Amino acid sequence: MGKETVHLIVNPVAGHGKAPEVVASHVIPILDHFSIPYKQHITTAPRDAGHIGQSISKHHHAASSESGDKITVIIAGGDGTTHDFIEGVLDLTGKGQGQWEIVILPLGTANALYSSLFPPSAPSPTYNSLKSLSHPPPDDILPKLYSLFAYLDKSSSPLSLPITLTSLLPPEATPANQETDPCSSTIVVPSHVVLSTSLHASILQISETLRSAHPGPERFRLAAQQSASKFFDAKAKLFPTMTTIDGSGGGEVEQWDLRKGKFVKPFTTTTLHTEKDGGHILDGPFAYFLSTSTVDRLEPTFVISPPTSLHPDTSTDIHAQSKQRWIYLTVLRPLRDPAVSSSSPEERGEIWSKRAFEVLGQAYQQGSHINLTYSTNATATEVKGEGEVVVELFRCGSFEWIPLDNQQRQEGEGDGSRLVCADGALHLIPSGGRAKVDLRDPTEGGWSFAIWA
Ligand SMILES: Nc1ncnc2c1ncn2[C@@H]1O[C@H](COP(=O)(O)OP(=O)(O)OP(=O)(O)O)[C@@H](O)[C@H]1O
Repeated sequence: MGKETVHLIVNPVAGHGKAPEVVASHVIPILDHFSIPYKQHITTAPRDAGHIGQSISKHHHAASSESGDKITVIIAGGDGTTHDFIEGVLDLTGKGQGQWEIVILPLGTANALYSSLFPPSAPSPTYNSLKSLSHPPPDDILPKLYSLFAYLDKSSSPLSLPITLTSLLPPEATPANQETDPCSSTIVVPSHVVLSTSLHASILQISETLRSAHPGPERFRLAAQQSASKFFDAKAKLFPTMTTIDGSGGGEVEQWDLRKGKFVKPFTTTTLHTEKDGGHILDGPFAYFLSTSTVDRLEPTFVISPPTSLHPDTSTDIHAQSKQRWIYLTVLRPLRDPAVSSSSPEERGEIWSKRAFEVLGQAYQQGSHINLTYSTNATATEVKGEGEVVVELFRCGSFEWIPLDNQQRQEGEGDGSRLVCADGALHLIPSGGRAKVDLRDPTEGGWSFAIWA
């Protein structure tokens, strides 16, 4: 039997535009060395990675009698290119099939998924396939090829990649709105890295409006300065996990207890007594609200969700894992800050803005923001002090985000709590509606995604 053909999907505009050169000079010679047949596809427009994926799938299944065969794609670009690919090949009807194994070449800007799998501080992995090369890649390129060498070695299985599906739901039909809104339909948005609202989504939105004046990364800093004082009026409902990887039942909503160093029953939420679904409710306003199931960081050193890991068997305290799949939520609610709640409404935004920069800045210190508590004198924060936790870190099976500010906004104000960001792409929740966020485990559908790492 011949070797499988791998497909290279190359985004020429990702990051600094280096992907085509790195692939030609370093990746293709390695594939040639191991006599691995390949086809190269260059993206020509946004979302093209998805169209390329659809075409690969069509040809593969037409040529193969075993339509369930896995297909390996090497994606050279950033998280956005992988997002485009997944969105394109995902078939939510349940009829489609596709077992995709992905090799990532991190040639984008942030490369959140890759840097979570291969953190810059971790010791360099060793690979037999690397040792067999007569000309090893140069030192600046080698750290970008670990996923490729993991694929070539095949010494373990690729890691399955859960996909988050966010339904943007219109308002529930009531006798009053039934006639006015008969055509509203639900949009479902997949994401594999991050689904966020509030500050994170707002920064991405505002930074786009600054792109022409500030083409460099400083537009993110400027956007953060404009957004950090904002409060986002919404309510969140967190639900337990329903399924486990081994099918052995569901779990509870849990919250990180920094003093115990483990997840425990939620202690800053209000339990929903009226519903039998075990849900927990979080009242706003919110400043930061970010969910992920796959990454602990959004950039190589910005570790926003330290307990999140794709590896099934990490057994240090913080990673203590059951076989459940979780959505991890990192939440900041400004009115929990005594310095904010004791100030006048006019002063609150400015006071909170400083706190937001202080807390999120700690994420760059190996994710130590999750150890902060409010001090009793209310002006400063402490590390693992006696006061309330600053960052609320939850894990759950699914959640709903219900925007409560539906007013029309002025230009430049952003879209408030109706804005959601899925792997960098922005979407708007219909006015009066909500976002329902679920995790689809790869084993559930006719399709699956796995990452070589
Ligand atoms: N040929 C193309 N021309 C213009 N845009 C493209 C092209 N091919 C892909 N794109 C778009 O480029 C965008 C940026 O790609 P990507 O997100 O992978 O890189 P990045 O933003 O530099 O990295 P990261 O997402 O890791 O920060 C994607 O949204 C994708 O849709």
